[in-house]
Amino acid sequence: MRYLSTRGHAPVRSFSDVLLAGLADDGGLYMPESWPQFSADEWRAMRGLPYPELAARVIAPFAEGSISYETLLELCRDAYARFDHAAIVPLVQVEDGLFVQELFHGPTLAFKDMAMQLLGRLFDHVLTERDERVTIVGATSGDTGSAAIEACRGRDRLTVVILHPEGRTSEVQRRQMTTVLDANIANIAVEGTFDDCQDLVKAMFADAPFRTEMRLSAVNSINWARIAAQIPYYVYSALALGAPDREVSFAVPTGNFGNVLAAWAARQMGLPIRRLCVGSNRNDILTRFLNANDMSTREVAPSLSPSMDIQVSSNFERLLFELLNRDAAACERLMTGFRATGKMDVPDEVWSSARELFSGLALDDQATETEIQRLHRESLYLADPHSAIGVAAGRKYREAGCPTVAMATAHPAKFPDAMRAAIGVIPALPPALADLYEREERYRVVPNRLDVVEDAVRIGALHNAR
Ligand SMILES: Cc1ncc(COP(=O)(O)O)c(C=O)c1O
Ligand SMILES: N[C@@H](CCOP(=O)(O)O)C(=O)O
Repeated sequence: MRYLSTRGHAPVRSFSDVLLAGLADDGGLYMPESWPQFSADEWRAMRGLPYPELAARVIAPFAEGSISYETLLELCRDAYARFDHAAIVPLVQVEDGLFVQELFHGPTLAFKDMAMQLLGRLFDHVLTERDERVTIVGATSGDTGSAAIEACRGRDRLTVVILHPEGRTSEVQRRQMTTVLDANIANIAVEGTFDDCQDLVKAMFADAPFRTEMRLSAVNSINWARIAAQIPYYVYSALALGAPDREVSFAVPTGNFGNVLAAWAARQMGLPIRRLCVGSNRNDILTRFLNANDMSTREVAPSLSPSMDIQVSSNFERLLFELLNRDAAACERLMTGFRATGKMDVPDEVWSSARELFSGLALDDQATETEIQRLHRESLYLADPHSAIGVAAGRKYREAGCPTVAMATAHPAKFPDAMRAAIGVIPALPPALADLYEREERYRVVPNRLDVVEDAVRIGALHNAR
């Protein structure tokens, strides 16, 4: 499979090249040249497969020409061996027609492990083949960072530098990152928001001499491999609930638009998905877009679901590109205008086609708490604030006869304060993290300035080289 940029100026590249490049040279995001298709019989043949095998089958066409199916299968088996649930991505029914798919059984207790455990291994595989090293820079609002660190720690071909917004993650999330003291890991707390961190990452990529000097790579969902590795769990639950012989809808708590974009990609591949329901917190740009074609940024406000405190959802560009019939020039115009003004004038026909598939619901903190209480009371289900937002979106938009699956994206133990406030219960951290609060932390706080952050990345890489 070959990949092209949503902005149209970068060279077409292979899967392995895209994995290592992360962001395209022209600032765009890579997209597959075409969508792999599975027939109804091929979907049916995947029903009941162990998750690693299903994942390898679904991802294989995206990696074609770069990584063989056999290698992919081996990497998937290894990646998901560390999950603490035999089903890897279990489905739990919470109401008639409404299910939760738990994506938090990996080592860092969030859905990011689903892709990141595989990505760490893919990086190692490709870099060993090429005898190369890279410096990964990532931005996190709380979960991507620890998942990337956990997947890449101790791998000597990788240096990982993660930027998080100072004081805007939960303490558990911060400690999961900053207590990892391996030489190839560095943590930077930026005085700003997640959007500032994401902008800094993109600015480092746009600084061509720095990008080349450091051999930069990305693990955020700007990297296509992240999206590809998030598609299989949609396939898994859809098949379990009757696809391809029955339609299924998904509800996804959304920030950077990567997770729901993976569901959309599954639909592009022929999986019968009826509706995609997007849940937001008070940082509700996506819901405002879907409801009123209002794609304008506002100040980021802290919420009970800090991982979704995001205004600029980077993967929206991929959907836009597709809905513009892959007109890269139009996509670039809209994205550049958005960057300059904080507002995107999405053409009405693009908005209408987005609404044919996507629905949005925003919950403020009070409504999120109410949803956590309701799930606890009526379904004996403990949902973290992010997952609760997804379930609420699923309930609002579900249709009779079409099962709806809400993505549970984080373990409630990651957000003890929110859980205690909502239901008076602090879920226990798993044994591997039981001493998290006693571990030594290491990170530096820096202002939101590109030159300072670039220096900190250089220092992180130097530290690893020693
Ligand atoms: C727990 C949790 N839920 C939901 C989201 C939103 O996912 P996405 O950014 O892929 O839309 C995130 C962060 O991305 C997260 O960490
Ligand atoms: N919520 C995310 C934000 C980054 O998202 P990504 O999917 O683009 O890596 C986080 O937890 O860091």
